[in-house]
Amino acid sequence: MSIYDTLNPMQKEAVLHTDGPLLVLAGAGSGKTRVLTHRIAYLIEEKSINPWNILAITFTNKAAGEMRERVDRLVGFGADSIWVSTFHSSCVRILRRHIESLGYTTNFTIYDSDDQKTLMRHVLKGLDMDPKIYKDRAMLGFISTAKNELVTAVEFELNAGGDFRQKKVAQIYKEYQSQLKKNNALDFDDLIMKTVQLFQNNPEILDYYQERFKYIMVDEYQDTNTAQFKLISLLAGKYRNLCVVGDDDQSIYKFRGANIENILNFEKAYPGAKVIKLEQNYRSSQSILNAANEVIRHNRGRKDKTLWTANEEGPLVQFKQFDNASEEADAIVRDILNSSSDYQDCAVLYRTNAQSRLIEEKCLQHNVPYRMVGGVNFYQRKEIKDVLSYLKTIANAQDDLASLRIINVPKRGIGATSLGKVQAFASEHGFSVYDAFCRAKAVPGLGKTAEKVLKFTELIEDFRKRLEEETYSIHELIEDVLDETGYQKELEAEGEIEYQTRLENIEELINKAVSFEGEHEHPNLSEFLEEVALVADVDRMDDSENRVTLMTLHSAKGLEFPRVYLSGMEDGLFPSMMSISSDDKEDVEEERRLCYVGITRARDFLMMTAARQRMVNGETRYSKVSRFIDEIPDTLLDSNKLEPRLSAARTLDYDDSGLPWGKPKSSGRTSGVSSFGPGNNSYASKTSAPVSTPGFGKAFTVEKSASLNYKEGDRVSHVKFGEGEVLEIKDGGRDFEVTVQFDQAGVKKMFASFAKLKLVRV
Ligand SMILES: Nc1ncnc2c1ncn2[C@@H]1O[C@H](COP(=O)(O)OP(=O)(O)OP(=O)(O)O)[C@@H](O)[C@H]1O
Ligand SMILES: [Mg+2]
Repeated sequence: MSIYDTLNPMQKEAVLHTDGPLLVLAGAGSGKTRVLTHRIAYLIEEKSINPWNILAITFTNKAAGEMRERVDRLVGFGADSIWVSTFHSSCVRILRRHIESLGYTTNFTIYDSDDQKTLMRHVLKGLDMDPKIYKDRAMLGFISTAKNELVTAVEFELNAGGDFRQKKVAQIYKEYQSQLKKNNALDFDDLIMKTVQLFQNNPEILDYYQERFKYIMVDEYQDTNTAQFKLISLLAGKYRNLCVVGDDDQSIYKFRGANIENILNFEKAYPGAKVIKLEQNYRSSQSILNAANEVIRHNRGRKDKTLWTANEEGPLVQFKQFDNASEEADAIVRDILNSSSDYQDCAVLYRTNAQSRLIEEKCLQHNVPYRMVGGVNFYQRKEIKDVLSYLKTIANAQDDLASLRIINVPKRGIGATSLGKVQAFASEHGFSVYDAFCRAKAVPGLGKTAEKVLKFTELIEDFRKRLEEETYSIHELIEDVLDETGYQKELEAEGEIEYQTRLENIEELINKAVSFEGEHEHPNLSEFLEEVALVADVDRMDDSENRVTLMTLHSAKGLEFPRVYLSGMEDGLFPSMMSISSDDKEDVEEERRLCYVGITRARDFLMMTAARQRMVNGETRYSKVSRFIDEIPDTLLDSNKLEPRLSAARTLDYDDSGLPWGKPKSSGRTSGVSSFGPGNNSYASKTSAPVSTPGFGKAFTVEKSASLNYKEGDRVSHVKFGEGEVLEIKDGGRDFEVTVQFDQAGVKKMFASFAKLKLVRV
C-alpha cells in the first residue's frame, strides 16, 4: 500500500495537483497539514523534484520540525535539503547572505520585544518626547502595523499629511529605524519587510530564489499579513507553483496584522487557482466537533462549511463552573490525576498568560509534572539576557544595546555619567559604543574610568581570540564568561534562592549551547544567537517527557491533544473585555475563532471550565459564563452551569464588599462582567475572621495554609537544600513566605511557589 492510499479522495487530489496555484480551504483537523507533508513526499518521490527546489512555510519552528520529521519518515532521504521553516527563519537565511545590498552587514542582530522597548525609550528620550504621551508600546505597535503593511517611515510621513500626532509618530518611526540601522539590528517585522525590499530592489537576487523555490507551500495561510503575502507573491511570481492551506475560521492574529483577505481573495490574486475543500475531520470525536461547529456558526462573514467526522461519538463535552479560579485550577489538575491518560496527552489552554500561575501552582501541589509554554519567556529573564548580551557583544561589536547592558554588569564602577560621555563621543565620531569603549582613553573627561572600560574590552577581545580556535566551544565560552567577568560571583551575592534559580536558568542555556553544538558541524556564535532569537515560545515544548502542557490558546494553533481543558470560559476574559467593549463586532468574532481553535485541539475529551470569581490585575472580578458556552446547546454539554453551587471553600475566603458575587448563570445572554475592586482576597489572610458571603447567608472559616500541604512545624524537603523544619509561614501578598530550618543548609526564607517544598511524612 502506498502512503497516498491513506488519504481521502479530496486530500489525494490536493496532493496530486502539483503545478499551478492551489488553495486548500478547510476546517480544523481535516488534514491540511497532512496534505502538505504528503505533497512534499509526492513531489520528491513521484515527480522527481529536487528537494532543494521545495520551500515549506510553517507557523512555528516546532511545526517546521514536526513537518520535517514527517517528511523524513515518508521519503527517508533528501528531507534535510528542503527548506521547511517559518517566515522569519527563511528571511533570516536569505538576509544573512544578501543584506549587504541594503546597507547592513551580514552579522546583524535580531531584536526581540524587550530590546525593541529599550531602543524605543532611548529614541523617545533622544527626541525629547514625553514617554507619558508617546508610550513605548503604543509607538512600537504603530510601527509594527506599518511594517506589516510594508509602509516605510518615509511613506508613513507622507501619509501623515497635516495630522499632528501622525507626524510625530512618523518622526519616531524614522529615528527608531535609523537607530536600528546604526546598531546593525533588525526587529522581527523588519525581517520580512527587508526581504521584500531586497527582492524588489534586486531582480537578480529575486530571480535566484524564484529558480530555487519552484514549489512553495504555506501552512496556516489565514494568518499571513500583507508583508508575508507580498513575499510569497514575489517568490512564486515566476512558476506559480504555490499551494496554500488554511482555515478562515482559525484566523486569530488580526492584532498582528494578519489579513484574512489573503485567503478569501486567493482566487482573485491567482486567477485559475484550483480550490479544494476538505470536510471530514479526522481529529475529534463527534461530540467535540458538534460543539465546535455550534460555536463557530455564530460568526457572520464566514465561508459556510460544515465539518463531519466518522470518529466515535465519545463522551459529551463537559462544562464546569467553579466559585473561584483556585478551585477551577484545582479541579482541572485533579481531573488529570484521576483520568487514565498520560500527562503528555493532556493540555490546559487559557486565554491570557496570567491564568497559568494558579494552574502551575496546583500542578506543583499535586506533583503533576508540567511544561509551560510562554509566560515569562525563558529568554526574557534577566540573567539570560545578561549572558546573551555578552555573547552578542563578542559576536557583533555594533550592538550598542548589548554592550551598554553589560558594561557595568557585574559592577565595574562605570557610572551613568561616564557612559553618557562615551555615548556622546561615539555618536560624534560615528562609532559604535563598543568601538568607543576601545578608544576610552580618547573620550574627553573619562579620567580613571577609562582604565576600567579598557579592562572590559580586553576581556571581550580575549574571548574573541579564543573563539577563533576551532576547539573552543560556545558552551565553554559561556562558562568562561560567567567565571572571568565575575558575573557568577555577583549572582552568588544575591542570596541563595535567587542564585539557584538564576544559575539553573543559565545552566539551561548552556545545555542549549551543547545541543546546538551537537546539531551543527561548524557551530558558530552568530548562528547560535540567531537560533536563540528565533525560538518562539511554543518551541520550548519537549515532547520526550511525560508532562502536561500549559499554553495559551494562541500558541496551541495547529496542535492536537487527546485530552484538553479550556479554562477561564468567562465573559470579560474570553471573549476579552476589550473585544466586548469594542465598537467593531469583528473583535468578538476573532475571539470566537480562537474558541473554535481551542475546542478543535481536542481529540477524545474536552472539559471547559469557568470561575465565578477571579483576581485580575489585583482586582477581584465576578464574571458570568462565557457567551461561547451559551452558544453550545445544552444537549451537547455535560454541564453544572445551571446549578447554583456552594463552594466547599477549602482555600479561599471572600471579600466582604457587600456585593453579590457570581450570580448563578442566567439563561439570558450577558454582555459584560462587573468588576469590583480592589479586592482583599488574593489569598485569605491568616488572621481573617470568619466572613459572611453575601447572597448565600452562610459563613465559612478559612484556613489560609490550606492551599499548602504543609504547616509550621512540619518536616519538608527541598531539591537543593535537603530536609528541614518549617519555622514560619507568612502571607507575602501574592505568595507565601516560608522560613525553613534545614538540617544541613541552615535557615532559609523562600517563596512557597518557587521553593517547591514537599511534605516529608514522618
Ligand atoms: N486521511 C486521513 N486518515 C487518517 N488520519 C488522518 C487523515 N487525514 C488527517 N488525519 C489525521 O487527523 C489529524 C488532523 O490532521 P492535520 O493536523 O493535518 O489537520 P489540519 O487540517 O492541519 O488541522 P488544523 O486546522 O488544526 O491545523 C492528524 O492526527 C492526522 O494525522
Ligand atoms: Mg494544520
